[in-house]
Amino acid sequence: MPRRLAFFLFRSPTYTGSELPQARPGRWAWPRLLISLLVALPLPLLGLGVGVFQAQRQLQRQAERSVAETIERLDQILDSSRQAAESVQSLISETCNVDNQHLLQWRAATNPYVRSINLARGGRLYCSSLLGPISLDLETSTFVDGRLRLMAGNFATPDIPLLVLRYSANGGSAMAVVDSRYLRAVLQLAIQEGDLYLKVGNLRMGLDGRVSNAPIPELSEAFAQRASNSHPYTVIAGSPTGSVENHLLNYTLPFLALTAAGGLFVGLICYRLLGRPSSPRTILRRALEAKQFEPFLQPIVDACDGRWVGAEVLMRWRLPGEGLIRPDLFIPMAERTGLILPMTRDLMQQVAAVLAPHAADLPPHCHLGFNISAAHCRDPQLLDDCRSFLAAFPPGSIELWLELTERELIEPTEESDQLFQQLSAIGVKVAIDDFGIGHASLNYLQRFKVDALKIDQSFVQHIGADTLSGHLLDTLVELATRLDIDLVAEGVETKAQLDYLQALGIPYLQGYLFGRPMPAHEFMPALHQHRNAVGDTIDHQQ
Ligand SMILES: Nc1nc2c(ncn2[C@@H]2O[C@@H]3COP(=O)(O)O[C@H]4[C@@H](O)[C@H](n5cnc6c(=O)[nH]c(N)nc65)O[C@@H]4COP(=O)(O)O[C@H]3[C@H]2O)c(=O)[nH]1
Repeated sequence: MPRRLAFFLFRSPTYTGSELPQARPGRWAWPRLLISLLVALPLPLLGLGVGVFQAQRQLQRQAERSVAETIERLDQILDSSRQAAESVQSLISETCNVDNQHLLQWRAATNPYVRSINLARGGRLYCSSLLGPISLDLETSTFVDGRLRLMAGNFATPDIPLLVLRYSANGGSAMAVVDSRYLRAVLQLAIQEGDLYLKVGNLRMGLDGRVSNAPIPELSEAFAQRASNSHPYTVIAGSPTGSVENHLLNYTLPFLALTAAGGLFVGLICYRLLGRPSSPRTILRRALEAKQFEPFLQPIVDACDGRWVGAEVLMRWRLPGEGLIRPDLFIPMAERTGLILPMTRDLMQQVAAVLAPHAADLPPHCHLGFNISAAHCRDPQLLDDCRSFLAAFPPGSIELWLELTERELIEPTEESDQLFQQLSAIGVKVAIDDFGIGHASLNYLQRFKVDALKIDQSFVQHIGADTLSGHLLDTLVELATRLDIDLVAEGVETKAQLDYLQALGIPYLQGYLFGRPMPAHEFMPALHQHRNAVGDTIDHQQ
């Protein structure tokens, strides 16, 4: 087997060749096996069907050929026997003297099939080439058509079956007796498989050479029957139940094995193909169709009093058998394949479905931020998606924020400028995410009408650790003040960071200190819980 084919067939099914997570192969194993079986089965089944059809056809042809051959040979034997009987017809009117006996013996001896020749007159046998003068009842009525009689034995050899040909002439008859051993040899030579019978009247002789009046067993798989044109007998050939199976085993086994091996091979290839990792796009599309992408909400708080003012929506992939997948493992691929557009749309719809019924309970002008990427800036449908999202809430109850990331460079075009103007016109705000770490951040500030900057968490994490981060934060605050835009600091984890950022006057904060990203449906209960806690604190402070 070529190496590439062997590798394809036998390498581990868990090898994906892709970084994108996939559902565990185990869950998909049964349907995969079932499909592979369904693909593998037709070939051996077809092989079996063809084999059975061929076997039946061959058995039938064989039966017909055997009947024809048997009749041809039996007719030869009987024609020759009739000649022997005919040759002694002149003796019928004569007595059974020594000369006549010798003549009978000589005629029997010179015919290849005839064992003895007998003469009869007045319904009785009176002269035999074997026994000389005799007197036995001829039982004329037992001769079929008065010409042929199959016997299990006679007076001379009671245990050896024989076929008697009667030739009538001169007021009597001459009988040529054919030994059953010839007949048996003829039958056996004419057939390879199945059964073959010589039938004379209601008696029949089979391949075992026995004569019987029992009915011929049912020949269900193949059947052929023909009567001789020259003599009153019939030959029957055929195959009983089970012959097709025997024929298949004896003659078609290699063919069946080949089709079974072919089916196995096809099934194996199918199994491997089904186990091969799908393209990243297909994996993500299937996950989207299966509603596996879920919104998680992380609170954004007012830096002054810690009250929740809104949340950033973060995508999670709930992969069956694997649990929750972090966005950095699939978002870049979603952006590259363009699937980020329908995924974000789906996320917006899910958030609206969960939060809109609780709009009255949300913080005033609740800030709800979605991450968007370069592809969104070229997608006019983003405007409709934002409109639909806003329309799900009572007017003025929420503020929709789009957070622009720099994973893919956003090339401002006329199209994108127009889109952002339209977004601004319907009240959608734009924030630059992870501000300060990307080379294009300042560029974006120039090109887009930006409403807020989200300070990258790396600056926050270095608070207290180095003075440079402090200076940079000071500069960012100054920049935001000058541009009159909002600031949100991400990744706030400690009280020290909180104090520092509060002192700097950064208005909004986000981080584990205030709340981790949580499933959307947990957001409202968590908000109520938080309000109780913060309400207490504020009252206490006042
Ligand atoms: N160490 C630390 N981390 C904190 C803290 N507070 C928040 N974070 C994490 O910081 C990330 C903030 O989101 P991001 O900067 O927009 O960064 C996001 C965003 O760029 C991207 N992303 C997430 N959801 C979406 C989405 O729906 N669409 C797009 N285009 N990108 C998304 O994936 C990034 C990573 O998201 P997450 O893993 O959810 O990671 C989130 C959040 O869980 C903290 O106190 N400490």
